[in-house]
Amino acid sequence: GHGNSHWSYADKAEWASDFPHCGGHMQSPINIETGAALFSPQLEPILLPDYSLPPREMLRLQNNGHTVVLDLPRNLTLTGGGFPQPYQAAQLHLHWGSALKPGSEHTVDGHRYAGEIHVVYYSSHFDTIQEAMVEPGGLAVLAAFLQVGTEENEPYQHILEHLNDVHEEGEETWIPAFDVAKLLPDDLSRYFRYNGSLTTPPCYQTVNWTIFNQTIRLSPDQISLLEDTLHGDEDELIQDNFRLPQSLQGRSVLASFL
Ligand SMILES: NS(=O)(=O)c1c(F)c(F)c(SCCc2ccc(C(=O)O)cc2)c(F)c1NC1CCCCCCC1
Ligand SMILES: [Zn+2]
Repeated sequence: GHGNSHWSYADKAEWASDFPHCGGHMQSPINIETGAALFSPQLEPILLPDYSLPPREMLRLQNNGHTVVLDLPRNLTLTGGGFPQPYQAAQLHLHWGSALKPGSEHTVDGHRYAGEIHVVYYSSHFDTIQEAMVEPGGLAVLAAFLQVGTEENEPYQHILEHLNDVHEEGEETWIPAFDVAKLLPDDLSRYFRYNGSLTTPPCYQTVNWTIFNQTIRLSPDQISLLEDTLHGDEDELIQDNFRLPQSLQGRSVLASFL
């Protein structure tokens, strides 16, 4: 049942028995086969208007035992992107691997990236994410891949420099607000699009996924900080917090570019 049966990435084979949607036919993540993606000209650029926030505004950063979550102000809006209506921001979180192996959730032509950021929104048709997350199209997640580069990524430091303050499960801290759009790629016009689910129990099949073609580069130290700081259950390091690719089961992946 929802919530009362604790889950972990170690027992992802059991998710479907405790959370029925996890055994559904529109699950996420998926492997994106670029050669099979259908070009769709109606997929216009994603628009993230007015994301600069005053630094006196504080945002809550928390370690929920599975990832690090930054709560976002509801008035940050997602429009464009061929969406039928605007979406309101809820939270962002990250997925990563370990020093031994990468940890993105989606893969591209079988390639797994070092990590993945998810910015979670809910349809403006609803007042709360709880109402939205059980309705098809109720959620939209913007995803981008994290790669190891050479330079330090300054926008990501706004989060990474506070990871130590939330290294234990359940800990939270407040960080000065910043322009979270800077955590996403510059090019918001080239992306893949498909209908899927939350990649964690309860796996509701209500997510409109957007995966940007352009990747984000973090320095090796930044990736290591992400992989080696946060602890979850039984004080174990949170690593490899990604679900394996799920079958498309007849779904098409669209592309906003040729
Ligand atoms: N990739 S994803 O978007 O499916 C996703 C994950 F993969 C995630 F792993 C997570 S964190 C694990 C799920 C969870 C745990 C605790 C709480 C809480 O204390 O409120 C909330 C959620 C996580 F939070 C999310 N996103 C959440 C899914 C939970 C329900 C809706 C809330 C926003 C989206
Ligand atoms: Zn996620």
